[in-house]
Amino acid sequence: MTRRILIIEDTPTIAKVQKHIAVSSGYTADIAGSLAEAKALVSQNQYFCAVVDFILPDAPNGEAIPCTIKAEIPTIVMTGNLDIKTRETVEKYPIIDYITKENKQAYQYLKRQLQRLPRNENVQVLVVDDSRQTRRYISALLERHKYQVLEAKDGQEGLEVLQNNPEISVIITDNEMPRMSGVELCGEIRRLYSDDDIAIIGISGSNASHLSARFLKNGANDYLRKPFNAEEFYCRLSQNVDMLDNIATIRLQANTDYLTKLPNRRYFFEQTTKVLKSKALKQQSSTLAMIDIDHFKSINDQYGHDAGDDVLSALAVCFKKFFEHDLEARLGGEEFAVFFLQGSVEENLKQLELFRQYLDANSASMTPHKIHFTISIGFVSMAEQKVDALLKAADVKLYDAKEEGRNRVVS
Ligand SMILES: Nc1nc2c(ncn2[C@@H]2O[C@H](COP(=O)(O)OP(=O)(O)OP(=O)(O)O)[C@@H](O)[C@H]2O)c(=O)[nH]1
Repeated sequence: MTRRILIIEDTPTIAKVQKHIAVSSGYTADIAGSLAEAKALVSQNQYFCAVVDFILPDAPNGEAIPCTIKAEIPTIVMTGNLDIKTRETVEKYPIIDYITKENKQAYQYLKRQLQRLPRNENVQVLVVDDSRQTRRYISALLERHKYQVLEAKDGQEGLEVLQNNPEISVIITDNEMPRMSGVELCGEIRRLYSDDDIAIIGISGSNASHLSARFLKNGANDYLRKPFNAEEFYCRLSQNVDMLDNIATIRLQANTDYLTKLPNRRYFFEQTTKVLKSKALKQQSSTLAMIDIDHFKSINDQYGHDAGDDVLSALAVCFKKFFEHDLEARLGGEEFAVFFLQGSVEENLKQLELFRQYLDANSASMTPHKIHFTISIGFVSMAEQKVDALLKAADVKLYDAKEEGRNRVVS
């Protein structure tokens, strides 16, 4: 879905830069050079957000801001003025942010804000406070930035909401609450969840100077004293969500094969080891297949290494389709594995046979060089607690499949 942004700016060069920033961040952009043009566009279109210049020929004192605010369009104000009067006028409105056009940094900041808004739609934030009024205030601030918001009235309820909503990634918690305080809640969350997955921001109206340290020592990532300034709140929140994002990106890169984007060997071993542990407790057997492209060396030799890469990527796409509920990985080179998470042994074998047949019949249409390729598969199902042992056993079957003529499943 492309998101539409309204840029209200009378200086064409600035409007052009803003449009470039918006388009490179995935938006489609409309430009209005005046308040009158903006009103016409707002009446005709739905906008995801707007960037509004404070001074326009027909709106010299920020009069364009209520135009987008009234239409419930999340609004970022850009202004060349740094004076207090401008700031006070801007702060009267529930805007997303205001940015002063001081230097190049301002446009980089705008870009970050435009990239954050669509991302925020997928970020769940839990607000824990016993005051309904404060909860509503914080939730309204969050909703303005398009976060998904959940609420709880004390630490105990906060934990329950967290357990029922595992996607929550940020918790904003008051300290002084009945049943369980914010500091106690922090400690409990950190016992259960790593700070790579959940960020906690503590808030309190207390004057006790040691409270920020107590929050931080109990696992909070940040602390705010009430009453807080909305601008500071947003800055701290964004920094914490950005940090979680960066950690998730690094984690994904560490677990993903760069060429095929399939999970890599490291991730496969980590995940299967976890599953094998729980299977051992239930005395269940495990089912695994090793898959290898036939005569891959001659594909490289005949068409070149890049064409070989195309084959690997095309095969990976099929893996994702055929084994979306299982654990698949590129172990290295032209070797892949599937650890089955569901289905009976017969169903797993049938699925592999369908996969093999599908590739034999369709592989020639999958790459630019129209290379026909096939795969051999070694399959095992056994009570085994170590993934290496399962892979070794499947590799023996794979060797048999190659010996028996390739393009087959051997179990
Ligand atoms: N294009 C490309 N080739 C790779 C990559 N990784 C490994 N290879 C090549 O994969 C080939 C594997 O060849 P072999 O192990 O001899 O196996 P094969 O030719 O597939 O023969 P069989 O497995 O016996 O059917 C080697 O030529 C490697 O250079 C890669 O990331 N990209």
